[in-house]
Amino acid sequence: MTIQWFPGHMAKARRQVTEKLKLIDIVYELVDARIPQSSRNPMIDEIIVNKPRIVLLNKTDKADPRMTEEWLRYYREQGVQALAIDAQAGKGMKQIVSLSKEILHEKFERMKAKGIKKPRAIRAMIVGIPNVGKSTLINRLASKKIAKTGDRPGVTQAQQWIKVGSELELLDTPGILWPKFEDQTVGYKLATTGAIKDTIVNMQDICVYALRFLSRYYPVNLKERYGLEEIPEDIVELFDAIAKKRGCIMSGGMVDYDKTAELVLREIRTDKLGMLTFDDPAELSSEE
Ligand SMILES: Nc1nc2c(ncn2[C@@H]2O[C@H](COP(=O)(O)OP(=O)(O)OP(=O)(O)O)[C@@H](O)[C@H]2O)c(=O)[nH]1
Repeated sequence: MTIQWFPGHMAKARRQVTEKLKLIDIVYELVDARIPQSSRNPMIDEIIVNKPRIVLLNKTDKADPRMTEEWLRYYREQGVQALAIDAQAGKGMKQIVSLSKEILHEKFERMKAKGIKKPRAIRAMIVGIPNVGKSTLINRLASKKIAKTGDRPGVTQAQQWIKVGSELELLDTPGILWPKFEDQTVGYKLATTGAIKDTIVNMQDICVYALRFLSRYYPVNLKERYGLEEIPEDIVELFDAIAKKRGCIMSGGMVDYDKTAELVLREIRTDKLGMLTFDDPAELSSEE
């Protein structure tokens, strides 16, 4: 599956998630901690109705810790339940179970009051855009390898309940939702972090976006990585400076912009420029 959504695909994805909602008590909305807003489905509030939800900021090992704190504060202020996790390393797994129990405590107490002596386990499902770490989280919570994972977007395929201890059951098929494509900046952020396949985006355009962003918000990381004394304001000059430092020069001495873009994006995705976050909760109020 490539990350290319057409109205028909979106309607189908929505229908599938809506169907599964009937089976569960709580939704785990998985987002990428580097782009918590851009990696959300734009219609999530309309799709997940009348179900408690926890926003899980995943891949926190790759995100700017200061910004992750800002995001958690933002969610708290909005009255949204949120946790910072690292599904790959298994960090934050216990909190997911304990917060779910806390949120569903009243519902399960009501079940007990109705005479159900031994209430069933909490039933949960994971939803999120492609490549956000849904399968990795399922495997972590299950503490054994079940779902297929991959470093390419679009690996999740095939429904069963997976036991997470005695108190939680997870649907083995996550709900795949679409990101907000029509917004160009969102597209750039998704591409920068590797959520969109490189074959469907222009690497140079993405890199221009990423370098401008880093120049503004993470200048020290940029200078240190590429040995720059100053960051040229002109984006072509910046490309040239990085290309020269890294030998991305074609025969004849011309700068190889494709190779430079590829190198910079690969280094951003593999954390060579440090822990970076591209969405800022402070910008949300001005966008809305
Ligand atoms: N660094 C880091 N990588 C992670 C984390 N969680 C998942 N990944 C990686 O992200 C990539 C995508 O993970 P998957 O679990 O396949 O993502 P998915 O959401 O199931 O993807 P689809 O099948 O495309 O819907 C894999 O390379 C994982 O190893 C995390 O917390 N930290």
